[in-house]
Amino acid sequence: KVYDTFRDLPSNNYDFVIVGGGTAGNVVANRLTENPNFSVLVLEAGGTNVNAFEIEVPYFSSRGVPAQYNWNYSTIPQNALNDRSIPMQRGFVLGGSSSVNRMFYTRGSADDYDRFAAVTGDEGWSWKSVQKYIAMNERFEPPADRHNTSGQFDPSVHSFTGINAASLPGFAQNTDSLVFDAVEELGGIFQFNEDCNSGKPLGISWLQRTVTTEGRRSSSATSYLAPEFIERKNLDVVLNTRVSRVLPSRSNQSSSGPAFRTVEFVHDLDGPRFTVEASKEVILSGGVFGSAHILLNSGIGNSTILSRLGITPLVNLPSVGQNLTDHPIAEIDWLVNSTQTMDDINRNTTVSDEYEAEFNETGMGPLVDSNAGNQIAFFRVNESLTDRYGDPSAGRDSPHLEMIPSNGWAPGTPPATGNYFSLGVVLVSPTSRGSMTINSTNPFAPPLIDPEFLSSPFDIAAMREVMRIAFNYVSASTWKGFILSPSQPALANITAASDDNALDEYIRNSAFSISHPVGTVAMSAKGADYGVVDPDLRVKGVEALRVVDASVFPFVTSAHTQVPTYVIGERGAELIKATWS
Ligand SMILES: Cc1cc2nc3c(=O)[nH]c(=O)nc-3n(C[C@H](O)[C@H](O)[C@H](O)COP(=O)(O)OP(=O)(O)OC[C@H]3O[C@@H](n4cnc5c(N)ncnc54)[C@H](O)[C@@H]3O)c2cc1C
Repeated sequence: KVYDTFRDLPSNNYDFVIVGGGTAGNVVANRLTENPNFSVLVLEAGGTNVNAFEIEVPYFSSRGVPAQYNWNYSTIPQNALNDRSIPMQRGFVLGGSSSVNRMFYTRGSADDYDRFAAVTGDEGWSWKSVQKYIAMNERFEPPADRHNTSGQFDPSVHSFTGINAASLPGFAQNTDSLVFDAVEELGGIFQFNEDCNSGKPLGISWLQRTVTTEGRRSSSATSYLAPEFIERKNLDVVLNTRVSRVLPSRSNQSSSGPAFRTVEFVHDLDGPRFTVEASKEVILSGGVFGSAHILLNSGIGNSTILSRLGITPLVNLPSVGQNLTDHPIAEIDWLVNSTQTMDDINRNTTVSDEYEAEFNETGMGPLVDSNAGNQIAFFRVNESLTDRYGDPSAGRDSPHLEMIPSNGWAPGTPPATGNYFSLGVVLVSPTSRGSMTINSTNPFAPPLIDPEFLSSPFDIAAMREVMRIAFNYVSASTWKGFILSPSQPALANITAASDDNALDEYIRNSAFSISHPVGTVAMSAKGADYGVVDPDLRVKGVEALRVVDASVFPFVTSAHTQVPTYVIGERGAELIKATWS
């Protein structure tokens, strides 16, 4: 059951305590409680204080980012992107980021997982091995508008029996045919790919999203904690519960290091601290910032830095908080000769109210998808770039770059007038690495997060290249008469032929986080002198403590990160079950 306060819990005895009822945490909670002999408590910092409409509608709704999602931790970027403030968003609500994300369903490349296996020395993370977890997660459903999807995806690479719904676009955009016509006209790197989730994502595909056939968001809260699961007698979830630290237990010391079975938490940041002890294990699923933060508060991290701060170091793991990796995105918008764009949803309440009514009544209409884009494209950089800087991708079939077409201004609120077409351009194989740390003994003080975007020569060169790809793409004659002119003065003089300085200026002034941060509690091989968790997701040098969420990625996948996080959740749960069965 879900409880609002810890005081209402029927028991204080649990085998497993999971910190964070987010994307991965809820997977672990679900899978562990399949065994009726295991009891599980989930401590979630957020609530469910979003009304049904807002949790189900697109992130880019007329309401912008709903305030009650309570984005946590604004960052303090240092020197990145011309000092522009870059909020690192994440869900702070049951379901975590899966409750607020843009619902893109992308697995990444086969090479991404094979690299996970290679760096951890664990074949269980390879593409071949994770197919099982992808299938356990995914339930592919017909799109909300029930259109004929033949040729729009490859059924042979999908599962129709998993827990989390995925589907093709449920509302046709009038740019759909133009997007593919331009691909056909241009050829070369612009190739149709029937399914970007086959392990080979290069080319342009129909976008899949974590949305049900009724046009509703499928988050880890709506799927893995669906009524038939949350009613299990051995599963309790308590909301509004912020975990501050894990504490070493006095008992159960073993040769593998101190055991951290006790979890300290509060209901009220200024109120008393409580503790609960897991009889078997504690699982941190607080996300890329939450989990690393709790480890540092607990004295697990760089001992020198923690001592300097006044925190007693208990386990020296200097990699905690390092290796932060994220995808930078820049948006390019053009004015178009059309009134059939999605811009009015974001600026005209009469229109958005109409769509909302349609959505509530029929589960159809423009609000079934998370944004105005129905396609997704992945590219490699030109070989001259990899010759010069080395190849940071996971392999020859892995992209460095992504382009997201949109029938409307993206992201957020468009100018008061005009209709737009947008291309989001993304670097998905970055070489820059950021970090997060703490500078306070107060466990609730925000951490310091430095994404270090575009801090390597490869990254800025690759962003220039994807900008040029975007300008080449809209130069196809298909777009003549539709695309009129760039929307902003900053883009007025930019073309594919622009020099590096002009492109750099635009990129550095406009790029921001696409919200795919990973890697602060990275996996590494057993015995490696870097990394935070072993390939079985146990914190190195510690007993009874694992981390299961996006923080354990050793590299960011060359795709949006929720599906890989679900894979981490499914395999993490299986590893825990195997230990205790
Ligand atoms: C705005 C946005 C858009 C995105 N769009 C996409 C997309 O379209 N497609 C895609 O694939 N990926 C997308 N992502 C990324 C993807 O959603 C995340 O990578 C993934 O959901 C992360 O899962 P997680 O389990 O690591 O963390 P989360 O799902 O964020 O879960 C962490 C949970 O822990 C809780 N928590 C944190 N600290 C504590 C604490 N101290 N005590 C108790 N609980 C705590 C949080 O409240 C949260 O519920 C997006 C992310 C965001 C934020």
